[in-house]
Amino acid sequence: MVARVSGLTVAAGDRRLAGPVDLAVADGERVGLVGASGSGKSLLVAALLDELPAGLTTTGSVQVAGRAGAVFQDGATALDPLARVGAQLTGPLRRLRGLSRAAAREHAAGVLDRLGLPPGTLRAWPATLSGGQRQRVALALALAGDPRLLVADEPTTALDTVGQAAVLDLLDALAPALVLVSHDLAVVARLCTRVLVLEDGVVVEEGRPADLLADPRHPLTRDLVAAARAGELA
Ligand SMILES: Nc1ncnc2c1ncn2[C@@H]1O[C@H](COP(=O)(O)OP(=O)(O)OP(=O)(O)O)[C@@H](O)[C@H]1O
Repeated sequence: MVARVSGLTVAAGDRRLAGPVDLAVADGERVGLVGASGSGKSLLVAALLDELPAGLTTTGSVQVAGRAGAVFQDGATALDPLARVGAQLTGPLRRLRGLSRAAAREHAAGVLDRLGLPPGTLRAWPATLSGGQRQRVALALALAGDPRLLVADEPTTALDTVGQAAVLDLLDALAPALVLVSHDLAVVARLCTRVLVLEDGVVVEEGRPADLLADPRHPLTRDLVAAARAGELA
């Protein structure tokens, strides 16, 4: 198991914000988390990354084997606007993998190539990249630490349809294990093998995407299926 969340609750003082939630992610698995705004998706992601905001209290346990890498909605937030892409990628490659400067640069060029970015990207400043390119660089950065788990929170929400499909395919190709968060069931259905539907911080339905799409049981899942189908028609 790459990650195991058991009986996790997150609270702000007396107010329960999320949970209790159980979640287990196996090696190679792609798990989707869907739910409306405020359903607790981001808190669960923060708990997996051990980055819950100070002041919140938790019960239960979160275990992640090895490192977890993260990709968020806006790749720009992960990038330093004042450093070229190459320097940002080689830093963690040298620090976390112990590579020499030259080896780190070669590795970074290889990763960018796999992400469909030209070698010149190493010398580029983040501001000169498109949203889709920045998201790919953010993915390269998340992978630099050789994570056992990749957590992607609305990674394609800011992209157009073509960009969305490309980034989702890359996540699927490169993530060792993946927790993919979206408000859009169609997005997680594209690559996840298992989907958890969250409402008010708890899992109200769980299943294979094809089953949820064909036979949603919970009213929220039905709404998400209707929204996914409407999106397909648009
Ligand atoms: N640091 C915090 N302090 C107090 N309440 C918080 C904090 N962070 C989140 N919340 C509350 O916890 C609940 C779950 O928030 P969370 O951000 O996890 O939802 P979400 O499903 O990710 O929503 P969205 O899709 O809008 O990002 C919300 O009611 C939110 O207002």
